[in-house]
Amino acid sequence: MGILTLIVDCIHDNMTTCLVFLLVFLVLWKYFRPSPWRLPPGPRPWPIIGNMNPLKLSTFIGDVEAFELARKYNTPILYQRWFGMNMVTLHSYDLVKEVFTSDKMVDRVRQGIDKWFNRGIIQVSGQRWVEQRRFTLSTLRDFGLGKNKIEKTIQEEITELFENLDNKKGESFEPTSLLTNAISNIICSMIFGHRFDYDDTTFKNMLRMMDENIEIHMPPVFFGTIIPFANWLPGDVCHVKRLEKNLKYMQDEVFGPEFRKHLENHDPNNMNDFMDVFINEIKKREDDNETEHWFTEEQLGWVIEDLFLAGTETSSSTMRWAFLSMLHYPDVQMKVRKEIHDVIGKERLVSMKDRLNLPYTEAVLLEIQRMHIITPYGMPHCNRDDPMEIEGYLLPPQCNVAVNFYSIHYDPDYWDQPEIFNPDRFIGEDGKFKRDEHVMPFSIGKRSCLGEPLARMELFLFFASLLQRYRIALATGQPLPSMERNAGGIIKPNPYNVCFIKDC
Ligand code: HEM
Repeated sequence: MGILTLIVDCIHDNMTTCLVFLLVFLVLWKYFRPSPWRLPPGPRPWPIIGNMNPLKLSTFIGDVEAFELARKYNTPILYQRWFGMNMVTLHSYDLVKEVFTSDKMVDRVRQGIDKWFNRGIIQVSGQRWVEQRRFTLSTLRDFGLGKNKIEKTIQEEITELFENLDNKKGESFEPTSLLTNAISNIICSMIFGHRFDYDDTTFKNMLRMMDENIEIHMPPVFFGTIIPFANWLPGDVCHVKRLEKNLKYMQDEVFGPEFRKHLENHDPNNMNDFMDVFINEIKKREDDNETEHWFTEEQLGWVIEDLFLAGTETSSSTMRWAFLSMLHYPDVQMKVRKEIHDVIGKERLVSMKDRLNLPYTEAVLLEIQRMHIITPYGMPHCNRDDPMEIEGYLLPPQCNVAVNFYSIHYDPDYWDQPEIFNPDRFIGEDGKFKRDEHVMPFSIGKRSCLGEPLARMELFLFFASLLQRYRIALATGQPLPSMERNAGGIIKPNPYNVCFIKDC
């Protein structure tokens, strides 16, 4: 019997032991082998889980902890491993500005289930992203993004909201669904050319599913997306299947019927909304027999989906933080209302032109966005297929790089008493509103929020209009709701009840 046969027999007899040995060896080798990269400082990751605690996944936000780690290691750039994923976070304004305005840092990491990442706008990279972002931005601008046209749409939606709030007769209620209805109807108007009734079943289902998708998106789906076979696991531990089901409903029941209606009535000389223009691009390519392109019905669905996902819960959650802040700081609320009543009065609708004359209202909104970060890491960027040097460190290709917004918005070396709610920090000596680039809720650079002008308009008009008409208060005897953050795709306050008391 040769020595080879002896080894094979031995392995055969002790298969389980050998497999366990091999697995341990591979894990240890991966863990201890010298890295070819010069990674930024950070806590040593554990095998498999990295720096994540799987037991705390459902409550994971991590931005405050990362801020503290960056200070402990005295570094503006921190390295952590989230399971198998490299996660580099930036903790200083100057570094964020340098890195995020670089053309080499505009991609998104390709990971896990590819179909999640190669569609729409938010997750795509390279030429497809350049083309789809440029098209979306210019089309939305044509339909009023940041202009008077959309201001009128927002004002109409606010008037509808007034009616609903008046009907509550000052009683205490949870405002999430009313705010979300109003905000998402603005996107509906731009995309489909019409709004929905708040009671419309399709609209209600769509909003419920979008909310559910954002709710379940992080962190279980994040876990699912970095483990490619999560899709095939029995049950739905990573919520991937639920997410898929919801997305399919939206494609089949909302976007599909709208698409067919638009297609039937398509007139290239009369385009009324985003869908019309996208269909025109599809038709142009069909006429030219172009086969390799990204203007398809499916892609249109994903772009719309992205706009709804990115543009509804974000603005609506910021509004809820705003009203919660008004409950916590009644003196600030009184001052904002007085400013609005002095400048605009109690009857005329608030318009964007009033902005310059409402410096305190603007300052309060910015302070709310500084303190209540709804996307703690924004959307991580990555370098493409080459390694990238930042601050003397060498990052591997396709490395996640994210802003830790908490570190910028609460930087004690920059802000005086960052933990204190103080809108006056944004009022200059001349009494005018003083914007500060260190508050960057929309991120910066070429990949920054595509909907920023719309979001700013919505926040200003909704906040000022509602405070013009209503006093925000608690029901008698109701305890002050907490400012605790609710972990999820978007960081929102826990649900709370509030009274909108009409006093003009
Ligand atoms: C308060 C409201 C909002 C906040 C705080 C916010 C914040 C952000 C942030 C932090 C990003 C990631 C930027 C990056 O990758 O560096 C982003 C991306 C994006 N946002 Fe917003 N957003 C808001 C509202 C909106 C609205 C109203 C829309 C659309 C109508 C929108 C559409 C998008 C899109 C499409 C992207 C992806 C851009 C890309 O990948 O090129 N957002 N947003």
